Amino acid sequence: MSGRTTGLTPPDEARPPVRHPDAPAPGELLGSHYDQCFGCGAGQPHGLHLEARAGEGVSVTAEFTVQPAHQGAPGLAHGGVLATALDETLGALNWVLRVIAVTGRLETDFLSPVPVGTVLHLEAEVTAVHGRKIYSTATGRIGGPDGPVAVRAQALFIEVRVEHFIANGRPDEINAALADPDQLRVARAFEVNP
Ligand SMILES: CCCCCCCCCCCCCC(=O)SCCNC(=O)CCNC(=O)[C@H](O)C(C)(C)COP(=O)(O)OP(=O)(O)OC[C@H]1O[C@@H](n2cnc3c(N)ncnc32)[C@H](O)[C@@H]1OP(=O)(O)O
Repeated sequence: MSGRTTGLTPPDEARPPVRHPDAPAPGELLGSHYDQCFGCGAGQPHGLHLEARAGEGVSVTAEFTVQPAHQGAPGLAHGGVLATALDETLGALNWVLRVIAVTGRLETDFLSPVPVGTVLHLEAEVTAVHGRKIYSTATGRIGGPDGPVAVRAQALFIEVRVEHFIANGRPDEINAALADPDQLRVARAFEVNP
């Protein structure tokens, strides 16, 4: 045993999240953090093409339309794809905190099936921060932004530096990303906290 606490409940010493003063304004489209990202990248033909916007406080909203390429059972979204949509929406909270964080733990509830063609209306918010640990929740609704919750998640993201990707990513993609001025602008936008 490593002694690691794997719970998704913030410890008593955790503090409320703080919206970064330079965070995009509520309603602003956040764009993709990486063109080849399966969740949000425009360059991924079978990706989710999820579009997220900044919300009030430390929150975001997003939309994703389930495509035929996202099926698990006939005519229904694959659960892993729905988990990805939740994960990507939670990841978009990075833009509002202006830190780079990756998913450490993601717990997902699937409450109702989501047919192909459905627009999933997602919302995510940070609930607490403790050191590098960022606690957050997300929901995905169908039938409109106020429709019933079809999927929901609780997550723990861990703050990392850009070196995390340089050390672990495949050199071809890392070198291409580092040579791309748009990608460097995104990395700099997150790394405002030294
Ligand atoms: C060029 C780049 C551009 C920008 C790109 C933007 C990318 C955005 C992408 C968004 C895309 C969408 C999102 C995606 O899909 S992100 C992709 C999916 N996620 C990953 O690939 C992450 C893989 N995991 C790791 O790399 C490491 O394990 C990390 C970095 C997470 C931690 O390893 P590290 O060695 O750094 O830290 P540590 O081990 O000292 O732990 C630190 C603290 O955290 C606690 N802890 C850790 N893990 C867990 C856990 N599972 N449950 C509960 N707790 C956990 C731990 O107990 C400790 O707490 P405490 O003891 O201090 O209290």
